[in-house]
Amino acid sequence: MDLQANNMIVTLSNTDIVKDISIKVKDKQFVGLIGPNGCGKSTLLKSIYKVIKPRQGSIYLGDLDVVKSDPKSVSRIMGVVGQFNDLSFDFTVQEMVLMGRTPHKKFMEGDSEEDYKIVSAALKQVSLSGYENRSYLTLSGGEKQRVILARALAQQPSFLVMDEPTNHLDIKYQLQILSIVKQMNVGTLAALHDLELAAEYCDYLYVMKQGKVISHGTPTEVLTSQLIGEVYDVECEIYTNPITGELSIAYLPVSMLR
Ligand SMILES: Nc1ncnc2c1ncn2[C@@H]1O[C@H](COP(=O)(O)OP(=O)(O)OP(=O)(O)O)[C@@H](O)[C@H]1O
Repeated sequence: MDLQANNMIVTLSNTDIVKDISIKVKDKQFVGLIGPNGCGKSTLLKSIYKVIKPRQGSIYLGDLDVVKSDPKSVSRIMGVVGQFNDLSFDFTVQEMVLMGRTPHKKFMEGDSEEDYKIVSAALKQVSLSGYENRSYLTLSGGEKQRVILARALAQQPSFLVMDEPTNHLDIKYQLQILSIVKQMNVGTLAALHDLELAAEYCDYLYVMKQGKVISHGTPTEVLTSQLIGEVYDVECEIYTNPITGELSIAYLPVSMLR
């Protein structure tokens, strides 16, 4: 399922945070959104998953008009892994993941055996089998993040939006989560901070700076030392890692630049 967002402007407290951005994610493509702190990545994603209403612009997921549709219709096809996952009330891990099934249910419909099977499989995928009865609020940041991904898996979405999904995760789970998402084989738009992971997992990248997209293309087209220098104000060299064959980045310490 394609996502097409056109001419998006998002205004918060009378300031344009997202300034006329258009983005396309083709069916089954993994697209990364990169850019420095505060450039507007989360704001753009929130307008796509309907937490913030854009001042201007259209968003289509397949034929569905996301801006005009009610949240339940959107949540039947769009899964979200947000940046902050804290709750005021406590739920068990199983209850949290079962919430992923809600968009598929009729009013007051209970949880079926099939729902419990889906939840159990999702928890297994994120290595949290046995955590069903644990209280969500007592989990570590990384465990919480994996529960949120399990909830998105249980939702069986056709499209996934993720805001820094590897936040709080150690390297094993960073790789695990990105691999699971890749295997889901659905269109994905993810804000990512780690540029090497973005290069490895993303098919296409959009680079944001100060509320605008300043470049887009495949990771090798986009991730040049010149662009990274311009966007993040750091010096670096790009090279091919001799072991993995992947694009790698050597950040040069300030002392080497004198
Ligand atoms: N409700 C608000 N009112 C005013 N400004 C806001 C509001 N919410 C966010 N902003 C500002 O909008 C800008 C973009 O924030 P956003 O969270 O979208 O950036 P980001 O690229 O996701 O950053 P990070 O990488 O740090 O998560 C920031 O300067 C932020 O302070």
